[in-house]
Amino acid sequence: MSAEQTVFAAQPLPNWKRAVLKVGSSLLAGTDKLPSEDGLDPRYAAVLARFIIEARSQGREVVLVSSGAVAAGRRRIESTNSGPVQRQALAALGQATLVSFWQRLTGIPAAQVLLSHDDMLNRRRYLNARNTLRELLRVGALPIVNENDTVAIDKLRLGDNDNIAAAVASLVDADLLMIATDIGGLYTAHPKYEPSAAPILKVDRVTDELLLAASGDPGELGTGGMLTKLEAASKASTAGIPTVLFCGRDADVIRALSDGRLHGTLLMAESDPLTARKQWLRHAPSCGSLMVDGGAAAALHRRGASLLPGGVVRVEGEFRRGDVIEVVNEQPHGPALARGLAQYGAADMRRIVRRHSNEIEAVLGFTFGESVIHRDDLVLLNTEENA
Ligand SMILES: Nc1ncnc2c1ncn2[C@@H]1O[C@H](COP(=O)(O)OP(=O)(O)O)[C@@H](O)[C@H]1O
Ligand SMILES: N[C@@H](CCC(=O)OP(=O)(O)O)C(=O)O
Repeated sequence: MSAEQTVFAAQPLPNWKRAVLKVGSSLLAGTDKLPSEDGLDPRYAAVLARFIIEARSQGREVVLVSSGAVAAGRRRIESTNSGPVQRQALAALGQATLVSFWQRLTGIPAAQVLLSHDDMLNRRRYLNARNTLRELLRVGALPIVNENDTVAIDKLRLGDNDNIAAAVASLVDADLLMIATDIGGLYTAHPKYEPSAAPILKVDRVTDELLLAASGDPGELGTGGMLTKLEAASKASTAGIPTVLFCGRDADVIRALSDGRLHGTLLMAESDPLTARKQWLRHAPSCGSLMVDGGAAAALHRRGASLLPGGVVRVEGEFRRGDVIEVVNEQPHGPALARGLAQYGAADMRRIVRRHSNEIEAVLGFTFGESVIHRDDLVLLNTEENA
């Protein structure tokens, strides 16, 4: 038996309610031996589609990150050259096919979402993507994310959906990142070249040593290999999200997932998502501040409440909805007592200061909710909890 065929022993799958499932080209690309009409092979995808349907029937939510557009595009047009621009064109040609392929297999209304890493770095685009994905989940659609290959291009390779999947997992506050690939999980070395390579069942932290073990070439059809999967797991871990790597070609492995058993590699999260988010809030640069009265300061401290406009006495700085801002007690005017995400931009915030929450809509003509900073987006500073 070769190293690649070693079975990954079962372990419990972390509990999850909302997962990002990433499916690589290695599972979808049709081969010459088994040509398919649209260039995509439904053999493995059908089992993954059943997993999605079953998860949803258990009240769980799945965001799918699917590669395979280049493979689908290749079937539609003769393209001999395989440089980056040709691959970008093939991805554009195959993307619609890829989405309808999944829609056909799952029977769930599929929504195409194309994202680039730049989108995640731009605060407004990030929030827009987050809102759209949340709304898609709310209405019961299946969001199908792929990298926007037309505009996103690395000098060396096209696309990296492993890292996109990690970014999406934190974007939608997922509690699990699932990466289905063509191999059982992570091995101590590239199993194709190293017969003694052994399965790694659990990773507490992605170390340089592990990255080295995973730096070998990808499979025939994939792009990033294990390296980008470990990079993705490391990012998810920082955001408080565990990652599982498993073989999407093994129907038994996928069925076991539905029963809460993992045959693959589990990469642990550094902390829970809430703690990770609060850490981020504490250190992100702030764009402005809200002066609050004693009553509001006490409510934040004692009751862990959201900040309402009635307790705000003054707005300082220029910021947009979604920016990080500080909360400062007006009396005594000391260091910031909390930080959080602004529900309203500075201009709107100035108009609702001292107003009751139920007046917001009348004053602004719209509302993003009763609070100016929601308690889930707020971290208290200088408390024992944060020491
Ligand atoms: N240490 C390792 N353990 C497991 N697989 C590895 C390792 N190093 C490199 N690989 C390669 O990574 C491949 C999976 O990545 P890739 O081909 O990009 O798949 P996908 O299309 O699913 O993203 C494996 O089939 C294997 O050839
Ligand atoms: N965006 C490209 C895939 C890029 C990619 O990350 O591929 P893979 O390593 O197979 O997940 C496509 O749809 O073909």
